Order: sequence, then C-alpha cells, then structure tokens
Amino acid sequence: MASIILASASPRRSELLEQIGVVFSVQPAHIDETPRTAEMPGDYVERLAREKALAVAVSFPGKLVLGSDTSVVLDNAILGKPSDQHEARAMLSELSGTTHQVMTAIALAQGVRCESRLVTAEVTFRSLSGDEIAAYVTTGEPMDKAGSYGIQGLGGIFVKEIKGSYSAVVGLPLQETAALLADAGCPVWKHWPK
Ligand SMILES: Cc1cn([C@H]2C[C@H](O)[C@@H](COP(=O)(O)OP(=O)(O)OP(=O)(O)O)O2)c(=O)[nH]c1=O
Repeated sequence: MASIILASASPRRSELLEQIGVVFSVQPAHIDETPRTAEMPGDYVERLAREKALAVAVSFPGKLVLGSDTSVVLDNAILGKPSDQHEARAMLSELSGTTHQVMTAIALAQGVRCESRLVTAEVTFRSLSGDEIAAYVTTGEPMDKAGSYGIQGLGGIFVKEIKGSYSAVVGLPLQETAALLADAGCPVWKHWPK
C-alpha cells in the first residue's frame, strides 16, 4: 500500500484525515493562491487543490499526495482567508443573513497523475449583529479560515442550516476523500486496526 502524504498545513484537515483512520505524514504545499482573471469559483478551488497535491508529489515519487482547498462563495465572489481583522469583519457582515456556498476540492496525486473532486455545501447564516461580529473577530478564530468563520468552532452559532457535507465545510469531505483513496487502490479501511 502506497504511503500517504497530506499536502496541507491545515490542522482541521489533519484532524479529519485522522478521524477516518488514515495513516499519513504532512508536507504543506506552498503555491500562489491568486485567482486568475474571470476564473469561476469551482474551477479556482479545484485548480488550487490540484496544484497543492502536484507541488508536493513531485518531491515524493510513488507516494499518494492529498491536496485540498476551501473557499466560501457568495454570489459567485470568492471569499478566502481574511488578511486582517478589518477584512474579517467585512466578510462576516457580507455573509450575515445569506445562503452561501462552501466549496472544497480534494486532489490525489501520484507523480504527475492527479484525480480531483469538487464538493459544494450550502450554508445559511442568520443575521449577525455588529457587536457579535466584533466580538467574534476579537477571538482570532476567523483569521485562518475561508470566509472568516469556523462552523466547527464559535462560528457554529451563526449557522441556521447546512445542505451537503459538513466535513467539506470544515475543510476535507470525508466520503469523497475515502472514494478517491479507494479508486487509487488504497481503501481507508486497510489502515484500520485489526
Ligand atoms: C468555512 C470554513 C473553513 N475552514 C478552514 C478550512 C481551511 O483550513 C481554511 C481554508 O483555507 P485553505 O487555503 O483551503 O487551506 P489552509 O491554508 O488552511 O491549508 P493548506 O492550504 O495548507 O491546505 O478554512 C474551517 O476550518 N471551518 C469552516 O467552517
């Protein structure tokens, strides 16, 4: 069984991959995350996941390398991680009272080959007050998260409804990740304790 590398610095992705019993090592990818002119959000997210996986795979021939990317999408606009608290407050004000998409792509590379999937969930926020947005941003939780919130953290109190994969919103869709690994000849259950 090929050993698996997670090409990600995201602690959430490590926790989710651990949750399903996969044995892996971590090698974060460093790529340019600038969207291309007129690039559609889904294309952008899938391209980044592939670039992350391929950037690491080139250094580890024969290993399966999993890359992923998550963006929040509101009316076709891509909301990535905020660059500062001001931007975090602005994103949360925009997301207040909306239904938006959270797009997460996963890509599994081996050498120069790469298979990828795009998973989209719909998240509905209730209306947020200016005071709670300010208090939330002060906690620091939004700063390393797409759309400036974490559904799995304090930000969970903003979420009225989710349609689709919860794990995709947190950063790694578990069912689709297991399917990609199975297709590559490395089913998740083979890692499980006997
Ligand atoms: C919407 C949402 C995003 N996120 C996180 C998941 C990702 O870590 C992050 C999106 O940023 P990404 O650029 O996808 O990932 P990253 O920079 O954290 O890690 P890497 O590129 O090395 O893989 O937002 C949550 O934790 N909870 C949420 O509810």
